[in-house]
Amino acid sequence: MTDELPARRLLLVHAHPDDEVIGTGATMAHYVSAGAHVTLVTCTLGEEGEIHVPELSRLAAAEADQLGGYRLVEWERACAELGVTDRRMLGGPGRYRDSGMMGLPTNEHPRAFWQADLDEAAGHLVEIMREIRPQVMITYDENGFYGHPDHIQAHRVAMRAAELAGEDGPTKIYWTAMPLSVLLDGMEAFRDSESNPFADVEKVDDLPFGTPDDEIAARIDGTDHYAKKTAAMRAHATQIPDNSWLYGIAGDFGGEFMGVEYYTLVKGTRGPGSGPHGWESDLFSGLA
Ligand SMILES: CC(=O)N[C@H]1[C@@H](O[C@@H]2[C@H](O)[C@H](O)[C@@H](O)[C@H](O)[C@H]2O)O[C@H](CO)[C@@H](O)[C@@H]1O
Ligand SMILES: [Zn+2]
Repeated sequence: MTDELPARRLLLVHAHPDDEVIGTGATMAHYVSAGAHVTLVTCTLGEEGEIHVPELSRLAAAEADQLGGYRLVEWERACAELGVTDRRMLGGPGRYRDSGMMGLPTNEHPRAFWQADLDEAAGHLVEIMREIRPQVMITYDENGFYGHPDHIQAHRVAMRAAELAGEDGPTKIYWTAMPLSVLLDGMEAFRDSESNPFADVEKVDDLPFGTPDDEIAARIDGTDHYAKKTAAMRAHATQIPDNSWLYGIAGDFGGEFMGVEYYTLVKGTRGPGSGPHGWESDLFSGLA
């Protein structure tokens, strides 16, 4: 199949519907616009999520338990806003269930992604790698960026699949990251804001994420696409309420905070970069 695909192929592995936009939406839109083939694999339907749309509250897991199906539609709409047409649920929609936050009884659900057999789950992803043969893969770090069990499991499954796929696996692997300098700027910028996401944060080290700037490998500038990113966020209305700080960031700071996304490189050779830390501006740089 790869003979019919564009030369550049990017695979992203995320845990829930909405993660793809929040962490990598600008990157996805950027590469779709640049003619690359972007494949999104999401591992669960997000059945255990909150519901910020009051009239949909009865879809919740504890009531009609229909949120997963609804978030599948939100996910499709968000991908359409980003221009992403190759989107897959790991093992097919409904194979793995949202495990809920760490330590909750939902972690023990028989279909909880947190309970998944690693090689079985990775096997589903290997099939996609053999079909697409992506040069680049994006997923989370070993803490799942912020410690959610499904994010940690998505990391484990993605890295295991890349190992099992051998030559069909990605040549470069990136993990989503947020530079400490950007977090510090955000804490300062939001200090007097009404919807301050850092209100309860005394110092940046109190956050479950943040990477020293000199450990960041790539800064992807998708500011030309941040309107698509905010439109895709609006598609995830059950998860991202209209008064979310994410919109505040977009409103007050335009594309800089929402349109720029950062990554560490954990497999492959860093290509040419710029700035004090030699950050790449293209995830495919350095590839033959
Ligand atoms: C961005 C992300 O991974 N969201 C997950 C997360 O959502 C959190 C959860 O609902 C928590 O109860 C809230 O306090 C928190 O604000 C939310 O970000 O976990 C959900 C359940 O596993 C998941 O569905 C959602 O996609
Ligand atoms: Zn998530």
